[in-house]
Amino acid sequence: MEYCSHNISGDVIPVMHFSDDYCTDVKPRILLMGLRRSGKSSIQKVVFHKMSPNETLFLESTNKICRDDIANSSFVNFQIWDFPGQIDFFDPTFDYEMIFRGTGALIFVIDAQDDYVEALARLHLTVSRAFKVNKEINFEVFIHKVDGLSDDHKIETQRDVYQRANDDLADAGLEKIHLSFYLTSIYDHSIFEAFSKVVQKLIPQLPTLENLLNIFISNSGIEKAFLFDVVSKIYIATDSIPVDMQTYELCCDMIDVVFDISCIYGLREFGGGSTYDKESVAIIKLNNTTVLYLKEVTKFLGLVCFLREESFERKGLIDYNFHCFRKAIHEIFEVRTTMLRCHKQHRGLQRSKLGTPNGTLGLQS
Ligand SMILES: Nc1nc2c(ncn2[C@@H]2O[C@H](COP(=O)(O)OP(=O)(O)OP(=O)(O)O)[C@@H](O)[C@H]2O)c(=O)[nH]1
Repeated sequence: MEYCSHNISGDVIPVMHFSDDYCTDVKPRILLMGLRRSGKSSIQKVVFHKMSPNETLFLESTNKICRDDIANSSFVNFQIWDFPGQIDFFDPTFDYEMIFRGTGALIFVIDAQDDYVEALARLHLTVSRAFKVNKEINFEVFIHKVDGLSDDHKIETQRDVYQRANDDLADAGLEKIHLSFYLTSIYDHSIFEAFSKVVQKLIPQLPTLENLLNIFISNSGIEKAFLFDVVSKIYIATDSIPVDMQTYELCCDMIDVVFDISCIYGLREFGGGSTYDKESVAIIKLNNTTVLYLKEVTKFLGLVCFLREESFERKGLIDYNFHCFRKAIHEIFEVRTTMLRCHKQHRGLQRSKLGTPNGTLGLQS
């Protein structure tokens, strides 16, 4: 099914409906919304375009909807729409129904360093309108810029925002709407962690991936494993042991180190080849008897494992288990590809169906 929407400058934007299972171009849409200067563009630039947080100080205000296709991995395959803060998207000429209908997650960014009363009113309005159009949207609230707050202040702000936002919904009889809250900042890993959680909710294969990771770590003596989208450092799945922020940060740092070194020394002469391929592997031994082990899984996915030095002595076993894990991940991709192929064939078959005398089907070549 194909839709078209118009952006503020009037250009026609073709939009694919993400619930159309058999469409190869399907991308769940993530909307980034919030008041002006709340930090929407900065989040997008830092997470998906490797902009350093300090550079965001020079970002100009967004004055039209920016659509960014994030297609750097088959799993992380979606669009982000960055909405300029000053837009009144409830303007009757603005087709918000079209936008919300194809949306997987709506991220509402609240500047925690500012007075957030107006932001809460806007959140309520946005969420209630969006819910009317599409009951399937995941509503995610980023309580953002918390780097400027003390630990106590952070907790207090989160409690207050949670309370007021849910009270507003209850007063409007909309208790059914579930809001998820995250404390975020572009100056640390919290924004990557929050984005990981948002993206994971949009991955239908997540339970299968988690299962595979659980089997892999328990048979290999590994403490924790993350399946990363290496370009954005979003982890698309992890095992069921709770995530410790420090471990996650170490794994992110490892990806940075590996990519920086690969970019400097990994390219062939004249810049040929890729910095990340089947051969990509890295081992970092820390001085506290832990080991970080990174291996390529697919073109854009990498597995980063966190384990004790003594478990790493059985590297042969780990590598064998990894080989099976990698194969299973590739099969998950293949299932979808096969599904798409079968669907296409089925349609072709219906068109070219020739009944043979014994009742079997003949295919036109
Ligand atoms: N301290 C701090 N500042 C941030 C953070 N994120 C963004 N900022 C700053 O907030 C300011 C506004 O950021 P933008 O990303 O332009 O905000 P926006 O929501 O896209 O703004 P509009 O385009 O006007 O809607 C910039 O100066 C950023 O450097 C954060 O996590 N912490």
